[in-house]
Amino acid sequence: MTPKISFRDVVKTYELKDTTFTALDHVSLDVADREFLTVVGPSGCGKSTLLSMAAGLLEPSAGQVLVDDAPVTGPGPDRGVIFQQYALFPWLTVRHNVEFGLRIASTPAPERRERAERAIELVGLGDFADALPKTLSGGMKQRCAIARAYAVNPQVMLMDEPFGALDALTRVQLQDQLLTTWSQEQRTVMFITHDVDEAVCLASRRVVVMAARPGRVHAVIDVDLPYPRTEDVRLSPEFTRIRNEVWHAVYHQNLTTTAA
Ligand SMILES: Nc1ncnc2c1ncn2[C@@H]1O[C@H](COP(=O)(O)OP(=O)(O)OP(=O)(O)O)[C@@H](O)[C@H]1O
Repeated sequence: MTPKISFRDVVKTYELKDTTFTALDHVSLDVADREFLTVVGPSGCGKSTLLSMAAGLLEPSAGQVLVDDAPVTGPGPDRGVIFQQYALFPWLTVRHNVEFGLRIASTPAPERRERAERAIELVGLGDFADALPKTLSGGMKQRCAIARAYAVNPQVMLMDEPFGALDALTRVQLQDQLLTTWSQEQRTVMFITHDVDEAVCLASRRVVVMAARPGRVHAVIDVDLPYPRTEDVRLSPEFTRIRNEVWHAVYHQNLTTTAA
């Protein structure tokens, strides 16, 4: 089956003052249709660079990034992008922030309202649709940013540390909600995080562990955990086993490389 997203031998270099810096070094990776793929790795290993290429915000220096077998040439409504920063318009209400992407896509007003309403309900912000961002907590702002991406109904969600700035409890709540939505809508998700537990809990089949200097895929670790990913699953011996494997691959990269 054709992968939804395909990174083929991708290289990204930056020309610095007197040297060429390799941010990504021959990365090949396929994300299957409807997969929820998580990516972890140390700071600077190129996670955001990889995601930005799938989003069409950055071009590879060599190699190819394909979505549905077609080279990515720029951003598109088939791919929703969510960053750690909420990036909401402070002067617009939740509803108008969520409708914004649909306005740009010239979606007719009644459909726009209906889709925004649905996305807002989906992320649990129904009671705050007319609130301004400054009156919302960090978690609620991030829910709003997620609703805005959902409203456009992209087939692919590209999420770069979306819960990174949130407290542990809000983070777990948003993880649960994201998994529920994913199970209902079955989008393809590529999700970057620094948090090993988050990576394991959210991954449908695999966690990709990257290494730095140069940025590359270090290990791909299989995840075969049942749904729903309840507290029992998060506390199960199998979860702990996978978590330890990912942890080891992230934090003892030199040892695992030597051992391999
Ligand atoms: N415009 C640029 N010019 C030069 N180097 C860059 C540029 N953008 C990114 N880099 C370098 O490329 C490498 C990968 O950056 P990237 O942001 O993708 O890493 P990351 O894994 O997402 O890091 P973090 O987890 O800290 O967000 C880093 O070493 C970074 O300094």
